[in-house]
Amino acid sequence: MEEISPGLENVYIKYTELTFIDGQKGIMRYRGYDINELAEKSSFEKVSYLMLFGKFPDDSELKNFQNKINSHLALDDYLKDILRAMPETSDSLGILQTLLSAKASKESNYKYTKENDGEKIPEILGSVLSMVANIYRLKSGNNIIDPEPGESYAETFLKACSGSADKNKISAMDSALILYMDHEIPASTTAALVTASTLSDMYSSLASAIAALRGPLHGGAAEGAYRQFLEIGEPENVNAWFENNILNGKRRLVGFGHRVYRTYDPRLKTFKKYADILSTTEEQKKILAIAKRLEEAGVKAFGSKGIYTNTDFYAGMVFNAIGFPVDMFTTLFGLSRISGILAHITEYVETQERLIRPRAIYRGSGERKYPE
Ligand SMILES: CC(=O)SCCNC(=O)CCNC(=O)[C@H](O)C(C)(C)COP(=O)(O)OP(=O)(O)OC[C@H]1O[C@@H](n2cnc3c(N)ncnc32)[C@H](O)[C@@H]1OP(=O)(O)O
Ligand SMILES: O=C([O-])CC(=O)C(=O)O
Repeated sequence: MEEISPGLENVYIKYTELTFIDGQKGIMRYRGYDINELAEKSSFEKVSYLMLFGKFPDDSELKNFQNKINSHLALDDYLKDILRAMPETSDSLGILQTLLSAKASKESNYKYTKENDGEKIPEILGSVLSMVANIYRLKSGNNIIDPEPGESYAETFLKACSGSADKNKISAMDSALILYMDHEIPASTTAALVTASTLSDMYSSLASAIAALRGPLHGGAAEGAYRQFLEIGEPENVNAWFENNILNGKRRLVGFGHRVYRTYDPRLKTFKKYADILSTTEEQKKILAIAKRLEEAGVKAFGSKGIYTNTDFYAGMVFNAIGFPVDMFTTLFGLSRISGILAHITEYVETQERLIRPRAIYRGSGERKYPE
């Protein structure tokens, strides 16, 4: 008898040389390199290059890659017009999806080839940096600008957002960009692959991915986890809140549980480190104390079921300490994830180029006569 796999659980649709995950042991590597070591020692550009082209760039390859990205920081005028036309209440991820779709509208007949991808990928990385920085600027009441290239992608981005950024914040941003860059094929990357498998263009594939990232079960969880801490309000409220809302209520603990991990998400280590370093105001220290107590309660209650803290539990605190409001968290996740998604698209199209088209088992009525 045919069977379905709800949620495509344990269904494999591609081979990959990009990201390795051992969900039992809590190990995650990009092309064989440990994720936390990359976050500590490398940069977004170097790791993006590694993911996209299979090796770390040498100095001249890196410069060339950065120059190509930087040559696409100026937003097209029609994108600036769209940005200005968006209602004030639009959420930042929705605006990013809209801008990606607008770019897609000019991409007819995109052909996936190494040469095309080699030009298109830096273009996308430059454009998306500018889109996200300008979304932030617009939402904080500032004018739209063409970002100036800095020393690194993270620095260019933070300076474009708010004019300046200290070394700790740039370093935290760079690490966050690396940690969130790829995670094999979660819902968002799968959505991008479905679109790319029809040989649609890269911007359309990215718009599909961003749409799937939005939900609270996936990319929206960093925002959900942070709002949960705000709702709890004080560290001493944690246990009662947990009992009422999670143990005896119907809610899920946001920032906990994962389709693949049965232990702690390995990315937590670095996010937790930055949450500790960057939480300096009384409010930030209070949120951190709430998070730590809540994590303890969650692990005590759910650890035996293999449900542990995931990366989104502490990521929001880091984004907030860098200077971003809650509404930007999923969009920052999106910015980080672009190069991972592009690497998967390129890998998929190069090695398989097979239309993704699953089946559904029909269980409806037999043949019926149209009512006269
Ligand atoms: C970057 C990322 O996308 S990481 C994920 C971010 N998402 C979240 O943090 C949202 C909260 N977490 C969840 O909802 C889930 O853990 C998911 C969606 C991430 C993964 O879920 P799935 O693999 O589909 O697990 P599933 O839903 O089958 O859950 C298995 C069991 O664990 C329970 N469970 C899973 N996560 C949680 C949670 N966060 N809180 C409470 N219970 C949970 C489920 O209720 C279910 O219990 P049951 O068997 O008694 O019904
Ligand atoms: O792998 C997943 O399902 C979700 C996740 O952690 C990610 O996309 O970073």
